[in-house]
Amino acid sequence: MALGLKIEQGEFKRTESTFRNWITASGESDFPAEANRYHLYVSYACPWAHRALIYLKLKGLEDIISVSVVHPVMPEESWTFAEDFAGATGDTLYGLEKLRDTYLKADPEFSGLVTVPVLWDKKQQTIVNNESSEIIRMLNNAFDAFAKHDIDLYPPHLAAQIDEINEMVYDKINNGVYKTGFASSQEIYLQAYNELFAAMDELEQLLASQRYLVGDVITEADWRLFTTLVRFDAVYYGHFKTNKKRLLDYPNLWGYTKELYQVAGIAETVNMAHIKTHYYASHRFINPTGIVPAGPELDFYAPHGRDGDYLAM
Ligand SMILES: N[C@@H](CCC(=O)N[C@@H](CS)C(=O)NCC(=O)O)C(=O)O
Repeated sequence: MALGLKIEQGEFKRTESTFRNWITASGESDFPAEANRYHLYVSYACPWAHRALIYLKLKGLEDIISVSVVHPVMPEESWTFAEDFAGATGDTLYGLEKLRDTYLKADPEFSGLVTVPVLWDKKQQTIVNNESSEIIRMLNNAFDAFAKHDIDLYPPHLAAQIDEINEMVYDKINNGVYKTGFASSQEIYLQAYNELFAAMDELEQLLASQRYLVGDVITEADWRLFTTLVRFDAVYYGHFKTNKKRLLDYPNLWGYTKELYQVAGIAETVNMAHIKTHYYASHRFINPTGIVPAGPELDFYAPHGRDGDYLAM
């Protein structure tokens, strides 16, 4: 199977990212933070790339780091720069046709998995990093000299707690929906499904007594959870068969998702047309007709019921 997905004995395994360089605030590294030097290749559909877009907005880095958006439909050989879909920008740097060409420009020998997001260095014409968890850490603190908003989503005193919750959220929820959806044995599907909903139940409980995942401030952990929750009812519930409950059936998680959605700038990072089209039209082994469901109708702007001013921007 293409799609860069590894399915071993019915079980989905996510491949390790390949480029792992680090941008630093000071000029000592090969990749110092500079205005207009770096570029992000993203898909609006992808929950991992979505993290990076959220950070650009929250930090106010849109004028410092440019962005190209791939076409939502991902063919077997991976993402393309086709522009025949609203919001797909093409490759605004080099006019290449496919994201694989970008990887080959960085490394002509590259034969691995082509994924978004990609953080690109325009100066050295190479990939800095293609691992979203690392890209958002760099966006959080390497560009503070240029960021419009003074906000730290990974403050040192909360780092250990954030790491701990991230681990659970990554395994059971972010990647858990994929493990459920790409399972090709009933037993493996059921195991991932049960683990996913046990974790959802646990977080529903947690959010009954505290506003955010590590207490009363929004952190990296919340944004990492958000990108999965915002796709849950529109895509995962149907396409990935994560249908024990909808997000709407969890009052705390649903209120929390709406609250995060309503944070300034975030709604602009959520493109439901790209999200739905990507999953339903790309994974033909799950959805052979490629029909994209019209519903559900979700109102992320409805009152969230989780009061207070917390993120003054
Ligand atoms: N570990 C990576 C995962 C990124 C990832 O899996 N992206 C998916 C899209 S959601 C992708 O580009 N897949 C390409 C493929 O499967 O061929 C990260 O978090 O950055």
